[in-house]
Amino acid sequence: MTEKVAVLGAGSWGSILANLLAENGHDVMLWSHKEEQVRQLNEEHVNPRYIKDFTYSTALKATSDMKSAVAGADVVLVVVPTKAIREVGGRLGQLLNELGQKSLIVHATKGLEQQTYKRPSEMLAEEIQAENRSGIVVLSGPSHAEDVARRDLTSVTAACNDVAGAEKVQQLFSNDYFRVYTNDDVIGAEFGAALKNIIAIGAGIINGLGYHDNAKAALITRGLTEIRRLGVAFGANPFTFIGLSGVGDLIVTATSVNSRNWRAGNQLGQGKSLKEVMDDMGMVIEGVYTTKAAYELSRQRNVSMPITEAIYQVLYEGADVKTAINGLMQREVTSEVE
Ligand SMILES: NC(=O)C1=CN([C@@H]2O[C@H](COP(=O)(O)OP(=O)(O)OC[C@H]3O[C@@H](n4cnc5c(N)ncnc54)[C@H](O)[C@@H]3O)[C@@H](O)[C@H]2O)C=CC1
Ligand SMILES: O=C(CO)COP(=O)(O)O
Repeated sequence: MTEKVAVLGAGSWGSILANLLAENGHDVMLWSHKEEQVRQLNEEHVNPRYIKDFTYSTALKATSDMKSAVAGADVVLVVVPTKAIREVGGRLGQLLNELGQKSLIVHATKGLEQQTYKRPSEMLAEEIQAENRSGIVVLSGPSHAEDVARRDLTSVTAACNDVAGAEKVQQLFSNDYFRVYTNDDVIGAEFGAALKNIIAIGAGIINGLGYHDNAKAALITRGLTEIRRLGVAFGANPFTFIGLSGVGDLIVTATSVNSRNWRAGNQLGQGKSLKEVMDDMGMVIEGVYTTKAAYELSRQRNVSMPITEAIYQVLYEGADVKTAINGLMQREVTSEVE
């Protein structure tokens, strides 16, 4: 069945998900706050700042008018960086209210809000009144936009408290190269998504310093332990962390040159400053912000996250990366299972 879908956010991921939905036969309107990007998408079917050498479907339409994108949409997919969720979600909430409309809200954002430590679905629930949303679904998993653009085989999770919402998203997105599973653990899906970016920065650092496979495997495995600990402290199902939105996303992000978080870490490991790395990337590096939120949260909740703490010290306290790694390796030895 053809659905009317609004996609808010036209960066790497929003534009490629919008393209996938258009190719799946849905009536898709992609909203961007940048006029030039809208022009390029509508007239030349390109989005060169984000996904190079890719031609978007001619069925995909873009607009800079959020109201016209959202009006009549059965589904609204929000794909902006975490720091823009309040602003975009707030405008969306107002518009849905003005339009007297109820839509299924989906988001694909991976992070935690600074200071409040809220997950994206919590922010959206606060910004959009209950009568204007039929559910909030998290779309997450190992899915670099670059791979989806070239139709590489991809599997992700649609997580929603209400299985009907997750199943609707499963139907909407699934095709022969993009397979969606459902899950009812929204907390686990969002913690997995946000926290893997911290470990991906760590994996990049290790690569940049010249360490090899053993070091990467150790970091990923012990990183997953930290992710699970914090998620479970907030009520997540521990099994979610061995699924696509947990270890799946951790593997892809912590091992791929497509990952902005991994690339940022790699450049830090090679000796660049955080400022240089962030200025050069031109796209969001969510893990930089999530490291701060997760570090503060782990202290507040008394959850042991030594890798996150070491990365926090490197990013925010100017610690030397090699000293931070030595500190991690020389901590008092402990049991693996706790
Ligand atoms: N790129 C990828 O492969 C994937 C990204 N994600 C997640 O999706 C989210 C978005 O990431 P990307 O698309 O990669 O980021 P990006 O940096 O490529 O693009 C972000 C987009 O959001 C727009 N934006 C920023 N602030 C805005 C605001 N206040 N109002 C309106 N638009 C605003 C930017 O103009 C840009 O178009 C992140 O949380 C990321 O972790 C999730 C899965 C895959
Ligand atoms: O979440 C992602 C892939 O699943 C994208 O990761 P990066 O933001 O590090 O590119």
